[in-house]
Amino acid sequence: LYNPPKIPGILSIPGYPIVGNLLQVLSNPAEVYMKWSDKHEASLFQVQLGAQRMVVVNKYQDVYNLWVKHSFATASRPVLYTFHDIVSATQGFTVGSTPFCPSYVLKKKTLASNLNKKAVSELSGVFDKEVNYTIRNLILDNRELLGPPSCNIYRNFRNESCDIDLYRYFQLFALRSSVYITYGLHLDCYRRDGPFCQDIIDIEAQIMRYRSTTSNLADYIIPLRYLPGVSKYPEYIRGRRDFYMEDLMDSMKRRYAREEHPIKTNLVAKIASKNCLLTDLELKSICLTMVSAGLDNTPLTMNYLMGQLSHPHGEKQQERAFNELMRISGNRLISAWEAAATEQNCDYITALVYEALRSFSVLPLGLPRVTTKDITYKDVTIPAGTTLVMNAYAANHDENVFENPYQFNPNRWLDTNGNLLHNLNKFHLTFGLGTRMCSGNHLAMAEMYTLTCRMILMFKIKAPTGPLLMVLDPFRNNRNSGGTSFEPKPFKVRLEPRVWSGSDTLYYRLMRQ
Ligand code: HEM
Repeated sequence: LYNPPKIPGILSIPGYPIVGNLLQVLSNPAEVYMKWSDKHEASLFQVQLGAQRMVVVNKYQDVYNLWVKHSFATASRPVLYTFHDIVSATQGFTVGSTPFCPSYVLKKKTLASNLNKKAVSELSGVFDKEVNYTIRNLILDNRELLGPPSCNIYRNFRNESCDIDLYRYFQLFALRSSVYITYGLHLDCYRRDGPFCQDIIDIEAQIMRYRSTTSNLADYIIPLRYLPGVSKYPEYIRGRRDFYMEDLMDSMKRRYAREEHPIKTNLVAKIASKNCLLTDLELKSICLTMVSAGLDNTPLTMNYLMGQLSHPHGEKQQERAFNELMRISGNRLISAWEAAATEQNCDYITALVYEALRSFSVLPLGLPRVTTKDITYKDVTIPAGTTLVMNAYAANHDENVFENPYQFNPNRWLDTNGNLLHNLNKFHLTFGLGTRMCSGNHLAMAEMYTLTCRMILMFKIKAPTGPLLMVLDPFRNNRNSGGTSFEPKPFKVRLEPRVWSGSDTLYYRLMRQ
């Protein structure tokens, strides 16, 4: 029942004996922190979560100063009892959850060199195939989308049964893409490998919850760890994860053994051919990162963007996006479709994705850091070993930086000529900042860019006929308010095949693949 000492000079939010503020932040902690920040007019404050003390940073400029100007002093991650000691005991920590150490540096360098802008641009063939596969299966699954767009008989048909929940398609897209990039394996997500894929998605979602900085009570109240059965469920989850991670690696090895001249362009083969100094556990950790890191965040953000576009303001934004894509491709639908995978040259689409990332802030509290040395900031000293929490949602909605922050407005990323602005001081914080910023940001951007372009080229995204329109406020729409990421309550959209010169040809080409 350790009572961590207060950090002098930083506002401390009043709490309760032993648990501190833990019970106050069990639901939507980012929102609670934001309210405390407003109430006390303080960007920085400290909270006590059981045996842990944390400093929460809410305003954009303070996040920027601490995460960028003190980037080396904020380069580590906390070690959590449930996530690190139990769930990660066999496959190792993901790169993003490894505390700063030589092994982290080696893993990060390996991953970063394979996911930098140039490396990602070489994966355009993967995005092309994977997005086509996703949209094809979306059409096959939903009979009202079947048939060439110009002859579609359902276009004006209003029936709740035609409303579609897109989330599962985006999850399978993210999973299939990362498994292919990592192991060179194509999962048959909609048929043979369906249950296997669903298992990975479900287990990784559970594991993501163990990274929450508030909801795993045994992380903070140490005596709870000794209650019988506390570690049972996390251990069970770990066993299920071990199974599919080993199965993926074995399948890759079996394929190589079978083929006479296997094409070895996948990540594991590339790493092996470079004779890196990685241990087996470090290689496992990289594979795990690849499978798990984008599995929630990319599909959740895509899903949110589709939900935004299905609202009345989104219709205008879609039309502008479609017109821009056609303008850039000389009014040729098929060229626009192809360019969506090879070049990110439509600034309006990029702005839509940036705005979805900012407005939604899928990881509202980012991923926590631990300071590796004392930091003196605004006359106070944050001691080494302190957990720092970036309130990414609050900073992404800081009105000193983003005008009308609660409005979904892609134009904020564009100049008056419609070109992207490049002002890093005003960039969204959804990928984090500094030394431990997201290593998969180029990959995630490329995936979301291609997917957004092609969804808009193929369909008009409309409000559902039934009641399940997406609730715009992510806190009100949060199904798991104690989780690490926003998990929206299910919502639906209505997809109307878009009729344009060349749309039938495009449809047939896509369905024949
Ligand atoms: C929309 C999609 C994504 C979002 C919003 C996102 C967000 C984040 C955030 C907030 C962090 C912590 C950054 C910090 O502490 O400053 C992070 C770390 C990381 N992400 Fe992502 N991520 C996304 C997709 C991906 C993908 C597809 C990968 C692919 C492998 C990936 C790999 C990583 C890695 C390796 C780290 C750890 C970096 C480190 O600790 O050095 N992420 N991500």
